[in-house]
Formats: sequence, C-alpha cells, structure tokens
Amino acid sequence: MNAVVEALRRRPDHEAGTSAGSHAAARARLALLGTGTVGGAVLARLAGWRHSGFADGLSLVHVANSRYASSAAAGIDPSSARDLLAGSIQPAGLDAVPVALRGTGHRIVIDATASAEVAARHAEWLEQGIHVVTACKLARGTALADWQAVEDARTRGGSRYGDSATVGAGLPLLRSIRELRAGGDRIHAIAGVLSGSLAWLFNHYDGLRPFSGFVRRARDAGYTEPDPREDLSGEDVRRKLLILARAAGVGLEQEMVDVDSLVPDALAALVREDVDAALPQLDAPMRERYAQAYRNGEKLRFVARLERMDDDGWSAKVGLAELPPGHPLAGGAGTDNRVAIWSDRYREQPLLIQGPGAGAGVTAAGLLDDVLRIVHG
Ligand SMILES: NC(=O)C1=CN([C@@H]2O[C@H](COP(=O)(O)OP(=O)(O)OC[C@H]3O[C@@H](n4cnc5c(N)ncnc54)[C@H](O)[C@@H]3O)[C@@H](O)[C@H]2O)C=CC1
Ligand SMILES: N[C@@H](CC=O)C(=O)O
Repeated sequence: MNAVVEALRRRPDHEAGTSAGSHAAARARLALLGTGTVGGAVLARLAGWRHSGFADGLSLVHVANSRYASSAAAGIDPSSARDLLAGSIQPAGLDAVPVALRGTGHRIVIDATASAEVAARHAEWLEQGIHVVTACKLARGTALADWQAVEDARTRGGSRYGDSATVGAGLPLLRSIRELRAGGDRIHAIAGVLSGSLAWLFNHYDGLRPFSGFVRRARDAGYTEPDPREDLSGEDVRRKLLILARAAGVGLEQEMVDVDSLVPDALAALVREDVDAALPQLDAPMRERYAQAYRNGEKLRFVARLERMDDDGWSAKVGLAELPPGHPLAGGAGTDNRVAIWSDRYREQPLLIQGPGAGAGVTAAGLLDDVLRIVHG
C-alpha cells in the first residue's frame, strides 16, 4: 500500500496524449470490444471518417461483442462490422485479441464493454505492448491493486492507457488534473456531478410523474450503465471519483468512499432480468426526497466530493444533495457533468469544467481522441 501511495505521489500520469509514439508512420491496428451503445457509435464515427483523413493509418482488424468475434488482417469496414458479427460463427474469446493485432506498428484495444472479464485483461495486454483505450471503469476505478497493476503493466510494456472516456465521457477532466500536477500543483479538492444519467434524471424529474419512467427514458437514451442500478446505487460515481482521486495522486481504496445509494435493498437484490418491472420501487422514496427539497426551494443533485482534511487525510463522499438553485453544482442541463477542482493555483476560485457527461456520441469521440493521441503522439 505504501509503495502504491508513493507511486501515486511521485509521478503525474503520462497517459495517452503526453508522450510521442514511436510508430507514428506505421499502420495502427485496432480491436474493438463491444458493439452496443458506445461501441456502435465508435463504428459509426470510424465509418464517417472514411474520406476525412482522420482514419488514415488506422485499420480495424478485430471486432467482438459478448458472443461473437470477427477478425481480418486486411481490415474490417466499420460500416458493416455489426452485420459481419451477426453472421459470424467465431466465438468471442479474448485470447484471439493479441493474435488478431499481431504485426508491427501500434496495436490498440478499444474496450467499449462493461465487462469485468475484459477489464481483467487490460494489464496483460499493456504488458505485451498493446495500448488500451477504454470507456470501462472497472480496471482503474475499483480495487487500488488493480489500478496499480495497470500502472505497472504499462510501464513494463512501454504502452499507453487511454482513459479519457471513463470520467465525464471524454470531457477534459483527467487531462486537466494531470496537467495541473505536471505543472507542480497539488490537488486539494474535487467536487462535482459526475454522472450523466443522474444529472439528466434530476434535470428532468418533476416530482409529479413517476421517477421510474424517467429512469427508463435515460436507459433508452443510452445514458445509464447496461444495468441502471450501477448508476442509481452511486457505484458508477464511486468508480469515477476513485479514477479522479488516483489521477490526483490520492490512493483511495473503494471502501474509503462513503456512498449513499438510491436503490432500495429489495431492488438491489433482484437479478438483472427482473429490474425493469421493479423500478417503480424507486417512485415513493424519490417523490418524498423531491418534495422535501422543493419545500426548501432547493434542487436535487447527485454529488461526489473529495477533500483534503486538516490532518492531510482525505474525505470522499458520493450521494444525493439538496442544493440552493444558485449553487455552482446546481447548474447545467441535460446530461451535463459539472466539476470543480481546487489546486494550489486555483485555491480560492476553483477550475470549473462542464459539459455532457454521458451519451454514445461524446463517449465514442473521447475514445477515438485517445486512439489518435496514441497514433500521432
Ligand atoms: N453510455 C454512456 O454514456 C457511457 C458509457 N461508458 C462505458 O462504456 C461501456 C459500454 O457501455 P454501453 O455501450 O452503454 O453498454 P452496452 O450494454 O450497450 O454495450 C456493451 C457491449 O459490450 C459487449 N460485451 C460484453 N462482454 C464482452 C466481452 N467479453 N467481449 C466483447 N464484448 C463484450 C456486449 O455484447 C455489448 O456489445 C461501459 O463500461 C460504460 O460504463 C462510459 C462513458 C459513457
Ligand atoms: N452511466 C454513466 C455513463 C458514463 O460513464 C453515466 O451516467 O454517467
């Protein structure tokens, strides 16, 4: 643990975007894992780049969903990749990924899944010199030992880890924290709305119509996690806060974040197939929370806070807050994330970053920005 904290203190991250690639001229081979909401938008963006020059030097050689895969050394047309998968009989084994990427030049895995099994392979691929670009938070936003394994593997493999899409769906949050640290600042606190789906929910919920209906709309719009309880329980926000904290040099364990879940125990206990029908369990408690805030003239916002304490320890909390309408975190619209960062240079007035924090398009753009940073240095 001490070695981990020491490593966090010692070096501002040098992730995708801050070191030049040595194979910039060679063809970069991409493997895309996940073709759902985010992965589908990655394919659409790649397809849209065909005549723009952005895709020059990139070749999609492997694509997979949870069931099937398709590999082609000569390249896969992104616009027909989903059809190709629909007709594929190649099972989606992860051992096939490095094989499909074999050759000289950059090898890049894009993880657009929510799969723990895929996240558990990140370190192994990085160690082999394969770059990983991910929207999935499970490798860096869970146990500190897993975060450390990714750090060690990319150091040993000389590879890079693109994680812009894991917090703020590509907003320049992690990048700003790393640049502040690289410029000699210490981070003192971070507070913000880190969930796009919960932002959308509390920007739309009116206390009159059932909260469960809004949850279904957020899910259908592609803002929630595949299982919306991940968002409503605060788990997804906990992961984002851990990723931000670790980028800020603070080696928090999961248990050190105090999380106030919105999910009643009975809903939490259900198997995933039964969740949709049980969502109305949220309605009465949320109506009550809303009515109380309304009576006080306040707004409900799901807020994450990380603060350095007087004894140099850290306090980390995630949960629903009642905020006055003029509060800096009460603003924004749609899926906006709104994050304040206090550092040595931003001691009195924090740096504020705001923008859409969920959705297929912005997330896919964040992933492909990281790919281009790796390829072009
Ligand atoms: N939806 C959003 O706005 C954002 C999502 N993310 C993250 O993006 C990831 C994907 O989210 P969605 O696209 O919404 O989920 P989704 O459920 O729509 O898609 C997940 C995809 O992963 C595939 N998959 C699952 N296990 C796999 C395996 N072992 N190998 C290959 N493919 C596998 C599934 O078949 C599916 O195609 C999640 O980790 C989420 O946290 C991050 C930022 C924003
Ligand atoms: N479910 C997440 C999507 C992005 O990570 C959210 O609501 O923010």
